[in-house]
Amino acid sequence: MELKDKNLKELEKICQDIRERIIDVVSKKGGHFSSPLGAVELTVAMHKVFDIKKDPFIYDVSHQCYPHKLINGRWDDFETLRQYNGISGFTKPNESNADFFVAGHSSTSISLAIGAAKAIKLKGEDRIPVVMIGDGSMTAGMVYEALNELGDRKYPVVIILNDNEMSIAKPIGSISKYLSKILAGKFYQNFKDRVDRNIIQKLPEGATYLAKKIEESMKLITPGIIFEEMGIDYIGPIDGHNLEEIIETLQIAKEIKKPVIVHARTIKGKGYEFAEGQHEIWHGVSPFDVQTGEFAKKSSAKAATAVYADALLELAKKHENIVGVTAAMPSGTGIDKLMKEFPTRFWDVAIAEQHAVTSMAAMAKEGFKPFITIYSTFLQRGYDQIIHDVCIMNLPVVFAIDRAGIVGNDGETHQGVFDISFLRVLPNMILCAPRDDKTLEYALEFGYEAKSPCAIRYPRGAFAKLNYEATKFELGKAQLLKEGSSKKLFIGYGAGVSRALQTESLHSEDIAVLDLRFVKPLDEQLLKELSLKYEQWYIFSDSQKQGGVGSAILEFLNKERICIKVNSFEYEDEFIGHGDTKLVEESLGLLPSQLVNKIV
Ligand SMILES: Cc1ncc(C[n+]2csc(CCOP(=O)(O)OP(=O)(O)O)c2C)c(N)n1
Ligand SMILES: CC(=O)[C@@H](O)[C@H](O)COP(=O)(O)O
Ligand SMILES: [Mg+2]
Repeated sequence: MELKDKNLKELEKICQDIRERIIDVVSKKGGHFSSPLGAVELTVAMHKVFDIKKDPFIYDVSHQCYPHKLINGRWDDFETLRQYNGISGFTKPNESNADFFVAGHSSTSISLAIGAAKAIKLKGEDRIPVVMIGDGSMTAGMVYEALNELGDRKYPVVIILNDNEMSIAKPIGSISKYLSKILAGKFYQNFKDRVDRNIIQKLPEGATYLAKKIEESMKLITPGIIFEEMGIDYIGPIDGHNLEEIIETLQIAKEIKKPVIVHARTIKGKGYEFAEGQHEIWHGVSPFDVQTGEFAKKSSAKAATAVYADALLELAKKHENIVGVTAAMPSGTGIDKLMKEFPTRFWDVAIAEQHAVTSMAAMAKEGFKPFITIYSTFLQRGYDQIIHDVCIMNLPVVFAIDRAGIVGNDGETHQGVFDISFLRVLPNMILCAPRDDKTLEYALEFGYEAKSPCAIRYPRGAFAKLNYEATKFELGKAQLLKEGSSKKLFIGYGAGVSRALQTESLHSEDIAVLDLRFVKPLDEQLLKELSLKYEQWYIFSDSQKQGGVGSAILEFLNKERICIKVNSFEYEDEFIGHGDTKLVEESLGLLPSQLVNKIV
């Protein structure tokens, strides 16, 4: 869709069409909802002012990129949003040249823009990176690392700060309070009545045309704003739903040829009444009825997250030294429940996984028992902190790793597949996983008592219901669920246990099933005994094959010089795409009905 030659009226109509399309498709397919709705005018204005054919358009997290996709060739394909084999919910260069980078984790955009700006300068090209970043994403450290360089080196980069005063939940921290103060201030309300003539002195020489335009439209560049102190021009706040105002401001920002932040106030969910404002539930949605705003009935099975939160709550009532954090995912991790019950012991620290890990390490040093609850994919951000601040100190923190395994429609940026591989190599780390609700409770009890860092992983959604008696966790002890008359042994880890059991039930032979429970330390004694009876082992775990559960077993067998044939049904050496979890697993040949044919 070419927007350059469209007039304001036409652009406003395009905004309306985009909104309708988002509401229509997301209400049927689910997806991110209130963020893209709030970014429609900003995105259309970006396309009017900048040149998508040459300028890098960089969306932070990129969950707000649906208007961009609709403008750039995916109007029809939008029906397939986040579906298996359909278009991604995030920007993806192999889907379109208009998508500069893959994104899904927050706060990478300004670094990307600086890298692009350096490349543009070295190549001597006339292009300018433009960023859209939300207020919630302004809390992460990466942003300040990037601004630190940008303010000093002054690459021409335009940063649109899309401020809806919301992260997924209410935003946390002083930066967020500061931004809200600017938005709420007199300055914003009186925007149309004030002119700051300082701006004219700030403009590059000969920019008289620009100065005139600025005076006309009464845009302001304000001194005293934190970004200005850092060496980055600041324009705003502007109304992020007023197309005319945004276009004029972006034009100015583009001409300045310096780093500039355009602070736009937006309403999350704009254009769909039920979602407008600060409503967490409309951030990411399952299908819903457009007329009533009611969501389709969800499965009644209790999600592992909820089992975790309830169990941790009970544990926290018993033990006053339990504390915990979430990094901007209070409802996603269930920590909101604990924050409510124990507001002085559980914290949302905003998008700040690195800080979450290190600050809790210090609490452990002080004798507290931190439960650091982070999705597997976002824990990747805190890796150095896990090594440097937790494992070297051998501090007894618990990493409660939610969304382990395939997460479904978010796809490759969010799959929780690497945690075992990246944690297993760390000295002092204990790794265990429950197979169902009851064992999750026991795993938490174990984690509480553990004297070293302990990672407990559990999946998105609900565990399968299993009819095997749950026993308490003991360090490095596996549980043999059933003996078998064949020479085969199935070894399950976490949610892999139910997959092993289902596969066994479909197989003609009577096969032994082991719930490994600990991938570190392994139950070496039991594994040795089992090697005498069973000579073909099969590994079931929702994790990367390289460095995963099968690797741990093979390392052990090799160390003991035990000769066993091992097949691992973990994930191969490739990134796993998006779609309904079952369809994705089917595409990987990992459904029990498929696995049974691989057991020969
Ligand atoms: C490193 C990282 N941690 C957590 C998340 C989860 N997450 C996705 S969007 C989001 C909120 C972002 O807020 P903001 O940037 O203001 O965008 P909005 O949704 O308000 O448009 C969070 C916490 C993430 N994507 N990346
Ligand atoms: C964009 C992002 O990172 C989050 O919105 C994420 O999609 C949430 O995932 P869950 O739906 O599993 O909580
Ligand atoms: Mg926001």
